[in-house]
Amino acid sequence: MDQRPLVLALPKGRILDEVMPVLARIGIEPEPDFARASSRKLRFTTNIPDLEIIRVRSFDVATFVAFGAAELGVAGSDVLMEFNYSELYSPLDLGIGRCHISVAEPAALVEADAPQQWSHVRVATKYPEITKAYFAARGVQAECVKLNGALELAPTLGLCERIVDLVSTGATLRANGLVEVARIADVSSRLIVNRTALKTRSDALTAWIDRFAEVTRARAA
Ligand SMILES: Nc1ncnc2c1ncn2[C@@H]1O[C@H](COP(=O)(O)OP(=O)(O)OP(=O)(O)O)[C@@H](O)[C@H]1O
Ligand SMILES: O=P(O)(O)OC[C@H]1O[C@H](OP(=O)(O)OP(=O)(O)O)[C@H](O)[C@@H]1O
Repeated sequence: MDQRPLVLALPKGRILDEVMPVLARIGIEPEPDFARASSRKLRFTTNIPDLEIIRVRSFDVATFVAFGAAELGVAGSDVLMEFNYSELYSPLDLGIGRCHISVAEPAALVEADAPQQWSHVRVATKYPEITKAYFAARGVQAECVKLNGALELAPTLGLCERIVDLVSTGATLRANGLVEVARIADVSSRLIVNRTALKTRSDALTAWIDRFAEVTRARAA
């Protein structure tokens, strides 16, 4: 039976810049349109006949792979934690997109704050599931206001007192008068594979996992 080429889902944005050198070392070359900013294509052939690439939003990579629309993908562990899809196997930490997910609040609030007395907090975040689970484990009910970016504005404008967001250098927090008060988890990008595809197209997918692992080991050495 003819099978369609394997589909590798890649996130647009900052991870893409870090993942392209990994693909080059593995020997995957997307068609020229992939690098053309003017191109409106979303699905690309590669130099490998059995491999195509799709470019989607970072949160959607996990969804495309979990539902089998793509067999392989690269996604931040923040996204994987938020969705917690049972259909995803994540065999490899690629060591890119490193940051952490943290609770932050205005510097002025920190001195007066007494976390042990909280019973309810309102938090602006892109990660409502991670946030609710983190606070629930501490006996606190978190009311989450979902934002998709520029979260650091929310406390200064009175939307909420705290945010849960990604932090890397800390420059965005500092520039907006916020400080990190708790680190929820370290984050990095993972190779993800659809579990059903791993059974039905085992040889091809295992070979790709091995190639990604080889290149990741070589980069770390
Ligand atoms: N400051 C950072 N340092 C390192 N990695 C980061 C940082 N911010 C985000 N990431 C990683 O990159 C992924 C995508 O982040 P990015 O900011 O490009 O997404 P986005 O702008 O929210 O994407 P989209 O526009 O697709 O919603 C995150 O899920 C995370 O794993
Ligand atoms: O600690 P830093 O090095 O300052 O990085 C943290 C920032 O990076 C991410 O945002 P991004 O730049 O992706 O923009 P976004 O607000 O569109 O998500 C994250 O949401 C923080 O705002």
